[in-house]
Amino acid sequence: MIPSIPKLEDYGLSANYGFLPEHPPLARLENPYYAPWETLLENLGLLVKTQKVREWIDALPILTQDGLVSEVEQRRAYMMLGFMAHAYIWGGINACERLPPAISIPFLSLSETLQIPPVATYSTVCLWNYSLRDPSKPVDDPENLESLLTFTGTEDEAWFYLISVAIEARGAPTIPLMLEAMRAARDDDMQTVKDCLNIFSSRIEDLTLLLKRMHEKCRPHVFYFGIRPFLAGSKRMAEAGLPKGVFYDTGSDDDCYREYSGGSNAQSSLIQTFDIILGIEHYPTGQKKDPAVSSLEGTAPPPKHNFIQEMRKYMPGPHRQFLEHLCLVPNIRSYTESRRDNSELTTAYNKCLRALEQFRATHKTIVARYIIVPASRAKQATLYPEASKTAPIRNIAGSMALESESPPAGGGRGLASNEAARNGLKGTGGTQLMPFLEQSRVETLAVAIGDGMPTKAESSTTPHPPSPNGFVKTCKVNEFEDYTPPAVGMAGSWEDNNDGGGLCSY
Ligand code: HEM
Ligand SMILES: N[C@@H](CC(=O)c1ccccc1NC=O)C(=O)O
Repeated sequence: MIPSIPKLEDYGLSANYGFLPEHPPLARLENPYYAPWETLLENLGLLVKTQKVREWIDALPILTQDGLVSEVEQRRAYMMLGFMAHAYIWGGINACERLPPAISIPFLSLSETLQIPPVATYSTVCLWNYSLRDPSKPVDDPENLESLLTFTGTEDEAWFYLISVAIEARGAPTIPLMLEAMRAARDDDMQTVKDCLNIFSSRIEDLTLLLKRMHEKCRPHVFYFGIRPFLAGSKRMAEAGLPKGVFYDTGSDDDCYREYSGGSNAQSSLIQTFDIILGIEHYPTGQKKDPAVSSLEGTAPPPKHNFIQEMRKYMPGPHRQFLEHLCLVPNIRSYTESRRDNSELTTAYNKCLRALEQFRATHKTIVARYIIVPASRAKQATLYPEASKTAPIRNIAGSMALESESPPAGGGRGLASNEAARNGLKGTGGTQLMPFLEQSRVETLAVAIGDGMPTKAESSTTPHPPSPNGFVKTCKVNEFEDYTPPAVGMAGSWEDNNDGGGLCSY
């Protein structure tokens, strides 16, 4: 029997907001029992900057989740604990490998309740961490959003998270749209499939436009030295100071070191939904699809245990289960393949692949600018300190490089430390980032059908209907064709955003 198409409501998903909650997240736990957490978090930026955060957390009472009466409150508590945990681990000169019982006890139990690991995930910093400036205005406008919590209190950090929130909101209507396409494919209603694909490709182009707005309010050196170190996890983080991971101290004999990946947008269910619907397959980095092992025609490929699949473990349980269900349904690629003689259909399908590939190419350019360039500058400054034009500021944990564009003295901490950079730049998820991202981009085009692949120039689109959450725009991705990062000094040439893993090889 062909598996049913998943219903959004069975997985707590919203037709308008997708993986974002139906209503903006709770901004505060009103029960006074949780006041010690709320008070600490109101002052998080200052506590981190003055290196007092561990002291304050050590003085917290041990609270349990028993006073949380709804899932909305549980999510708020989970994200508060994620911020406190990472501020505790990374908020000093050196990483701290033990989390005290006041964090570990409620964090471990909430993680079980919400079926999501006890670490700062994409849900912590993005999905469950925003409010609307004007509730009557749309969620897909980052100017209308605010982050509830940040480590640094900077606009850069909020903007970094809010671009993702806006992307989730603007991408959300494509989920019911493409479920409809899957239904139409089942009925061999080709016109509907084509119509859906045409809207889908222009929507993906909208997301690329939003991604390109990252630079408006998030400065690369602030991100790399000031924000990113707090997002790191405990897996493969030996060079950053956590050789065994993190010890979650609950006072029990069963306590142990645990290793988790840090927050990453790879934990966003939205982009993974796109991959599944379009039949895009990801393989472990450095590995290509084995032609001898062909996946069953018409069904999703067997799990390849690439980092992208691994990241599903870091999604809220119902979101992960939605993806698992979606994988069982015949995807749009298998339908297009079965009707490959229809060039309108293959063109519409390939256009979606091109749009998603362009999204990933833009993303690579951003990663080069926000990670590779600052890392390279820090390394240069350490090797040739006298050649550095401006005097580097002191390496004050938590406020590093927020005031100066110069790398902090001695590089930075944690993920921004020279030690970490020397052993190969890693994503907060622990990936060897550029080869991984390049492969992911290439895999997006690899499933194209026939020779109808539009060139980059042909892939810009015409106006499309307004979204239910307010965004009306004529999209033309290529109007940003000259989108290149600003001058980067000693970092070499970044103009070609498709230049692959070579960026990493210094
Ligand atoms: C300054 C901004 C950003 C930086 C520096 C950045 C960096 C990275 C890095 C290093 C990875 C590799 C995985 C890891 O180890 O974590 C990654 C993966 C990923 N990022 Fe970003 N990212 C940024 C913004 C975004 C935004 C706004 C999105 C919006 C959707 C996004 C989407 C993704 C996706 C989907 C992946 C998984 C790989 C893929 O599917 O191709 N990133 N990112
Ligand atoms: N993987 C990225 C971090 C990252 O993209 C991220 C981390 C936590 C929450 C959201 C993220 N992405 C964009 O908003 C890095 O290595 O810097």
